[in-house]
Order: sequence, then C-alpha cells, then structure tokens
Amino acid sequence: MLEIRNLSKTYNNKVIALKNVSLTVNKGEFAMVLGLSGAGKSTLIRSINGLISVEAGSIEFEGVSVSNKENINKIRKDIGIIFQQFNIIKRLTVLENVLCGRLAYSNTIMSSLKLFKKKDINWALDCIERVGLKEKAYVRSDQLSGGQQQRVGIARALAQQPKLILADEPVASLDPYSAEEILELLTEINKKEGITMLMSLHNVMLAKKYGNRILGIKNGILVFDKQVIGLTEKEMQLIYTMDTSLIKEKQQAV
Ligand SMILES: Nc1ncnc2c1ncn2[C@@H]1O[C@H](COP(=O)(O)OP(=O)(O)OP(=O)(O)O)[C@@H](O)[C@H]1O
Repeated sequence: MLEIRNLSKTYNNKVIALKNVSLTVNKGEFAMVLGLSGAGKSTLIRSINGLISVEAGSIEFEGVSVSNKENINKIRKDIGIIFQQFNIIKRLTVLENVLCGRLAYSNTIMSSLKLFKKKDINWALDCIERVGLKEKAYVRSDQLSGGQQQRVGIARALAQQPKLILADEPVASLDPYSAEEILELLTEINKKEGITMLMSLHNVMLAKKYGNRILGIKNGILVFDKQVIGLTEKEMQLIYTMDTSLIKEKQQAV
C-alpha cells in the first residue's frame, strides 16, 4: 500500500532528520514508529502526505508518487492524519470540524459558504457517532476535553473515507486513561474497518500493546522493522540506548 524508498530529509539548518529510510506498509497493518525525541518520527509521518517535502528518495501510495504535486490532492483524500495537538478549529462545532474532512468531496464555493450536502452532513454525523461523540455533535469544540477533541480529529479523518490514517503522536497530550481510550478506538477502526494505521508514539508499552509492527528510528535511521511478537529487549535498546556502537552496524549498512 505504502512504499518508501531511500527517503532522506535535511532541513535548512543542516539537521539530517531522515537518512535513507526504506519501508513498506501493507494494507490492514497497525504500524508504530518509535524513537527518541528528535529521531525523525514526525518528519517521516508528515512527509508521507506531503506536509514535508523530501529531497531524496521516493514515497508511493498505491503506486502513485507523493512528490508529484498533481497527485497530492488525490493522495490526501485517501490518507487521513491526526496530530498531537488535535489541530481542530476550536470555535467551530464538532460537526463543522468533521465536515472539514469532507472538503475533498465538496464543491469549493458550496463548502466555503458552509453549504454542505445532506449526504455529507449525514456522513459526518455517522463518523461522530463512530467515535462516541453523538451527543456533542452541535457543541463548540473548545468545550470538549482533550480526549474528546482527539476523537473529533479522528472523526474528521474518518469523514474523508481514508485508506490509511497517519497519526503523529496522537496521545502525547492526553492523560494515561484517555490515551488508552483513543488507542482502543483506533484499534477498533483498524480491525473492523480495515483502515491501515501508521503512528508515531513515545510510549513503548502502548506501542507493543496496540501495534502489530514496530519501526524503530534512531538519528534518522530506521534501525529495525519487526513484528511486535518476537521483539526482544535488546532490539528495543537499539532505539533507546545512547550507546552509538549498537547502531554502528546499521549505519554502515545504510
Ligand atoms: N522545521 C524544521 N526545521 C529544522 N529542523 C527541524 C525541523 N523540524 C524538525 N527538525 C529537526 O529534525 C530532527 C527530527 O525531528 P522530528 O520532529 O522529525 O523528530 P521526532 O522524532 O518526531 O521528535 P519528537 O518526538 O520530539 O516529536 C530533529 O533534530 C529536529 O530538531
């Protein structure tokens, strides 16, 4: 479904955020990206839907290149994204925020006038119900808790009928209880609706509990790519140890 080949990114300040990263994400997977702060997780996630441009390598989603600007709108329709800070418009109601996920399906003038078709409104209401916020559909989003605001973010992603959901540390701003609730919801969406998930996380326990595959990033290098079952402590140390000798071998291979 998603093919990343030799992806590299150096920011203007000369920081190398990604170095020759190659990976494939298959349909139906729930893949977790783990790594220390600054490892390159967000850069990887955001480059997949073109939010960050990359200077080397390729990203293809269902055979279509992300770096080709002509394709980006089609690709963004198929790829939903949720963020750590939810990125919802707080002065809008839950329904209005979720309808933003339908923009790719609406006529620009109609949507700028907030004239959504009944079909889109019903679809958005259905997404709101799927994330458990039916009673809050007409409430302003700034009146919601953090966990509820993230549910709005998820409903907005669902509203665009994505094939893949990218999540950039979606639970980092939540208390532990809400964090697990959100991960359970995303797991349910992944299992029941078959929507593929690619998520960056800081918490190893949560990544192992909810993901079925772990992608470990260290200093911009993909140091391992393993199924959760069978993952050893030593392998996990590759991303969390400060001992660079452990990743020397990997670096030489890149
Ligand atoms: N816009 C930018 N301009 C310059 N450097 C950046 C920019 N964004 C990220 N970086 C740098 O690139 C490296 C990778 O950053 P990135 O945000 O991808 O890491 P991360 O693993 O997501 O970190 P965190 O877990 O703290 O969010 C870091 O050294 C960071 O400082």
